[in-house]
Amino acid sequence: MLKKIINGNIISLEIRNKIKIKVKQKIREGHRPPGLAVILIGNNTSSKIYIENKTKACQQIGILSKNWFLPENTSETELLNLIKQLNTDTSIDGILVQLPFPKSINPQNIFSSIHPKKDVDGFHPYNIGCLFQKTPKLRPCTPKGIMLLLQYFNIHMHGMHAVILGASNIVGRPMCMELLLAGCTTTVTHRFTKNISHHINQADILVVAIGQSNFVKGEWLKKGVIVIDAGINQLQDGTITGDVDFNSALEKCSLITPVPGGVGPMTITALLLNTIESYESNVI
Ligand SMILES: Nc1nc(=O)c2c([nH]1)NC[C@@H]1CN(c3ccc(C(=O)N[C@@H](CCC(=O)O)C(=O)O)cc3)C=[N+]21
Repeated sequence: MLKKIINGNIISLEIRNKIKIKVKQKIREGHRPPGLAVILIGNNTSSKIYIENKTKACQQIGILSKNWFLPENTSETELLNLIKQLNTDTSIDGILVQLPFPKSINPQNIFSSIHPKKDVDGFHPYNIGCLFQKTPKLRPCTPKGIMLLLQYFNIHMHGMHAVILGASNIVGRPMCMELLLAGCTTTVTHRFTKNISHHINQADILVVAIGQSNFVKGEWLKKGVIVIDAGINQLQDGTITGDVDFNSALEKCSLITPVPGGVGPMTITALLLNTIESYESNVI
């Protein structure tokens, strides 16, 4: 049973160790270290946890990470000015502005202002456009991390029916494109979808990113499905759960990602890979 459960921490570690060796080699050759700028606006507690995880991961592999903690009342202009400065900062290869933003700031304006070559989130319209045209450059981190997991298990995706729950900018829609380009037939469900369990039951690969604790029940699943849980919900007592009812899904699936320890660490690994990709293409 245990071999069904994907360990995102272990797979991440393998990939991060390879990046670490690469960075060491670059430093030995006399290059500067890669640099990642992370900006957080406001006081979101879970954002702080993610940023801590990112900072730790960067330290472990030799990426210099610089964090900016801006107050909740930061204006769009102030944020745009900081990004402008970081766009031309030659020690910075990647810029990540942590979501969610305060209401007064329009995320699209912010993501469009980041230089596409430093857009390690892969949210700039240029990078999204490249992904759509099958000439990907920097790719959104969670979908990229999930593709790394599927590749790790040598999943032959051609002709598989991939069902994606949730159509967000950061997970659902780019995930659909990744799976489509990998040869899957794709279905994306969203808040207006009718008879969602019917769609779920068609899935050979199911990716869930809706932000509702334990929403997907094992009884809805087709036997042998690969279940990828990109949800992360914090319950009242502090427990972290995914969007999939793990125990009932485990009975039906051939592979499943747990929460925590599944998609989360892979998202960070994809961010590190994107930062190295920028580092190698931008400067050195
Ligand atoms: N511009 C932007 N880019 C993002 O990629 C982005 C964002 N904003 N805002 C928030 C979401 C969420 N996200 C996660 C990253 C790591 C874990 C992670 O490390 N999870 C661990 C630990 C979970 C825990 O203990 O809380 C795990 O699942 O095992 C989770 C979630 C990135 N996001």
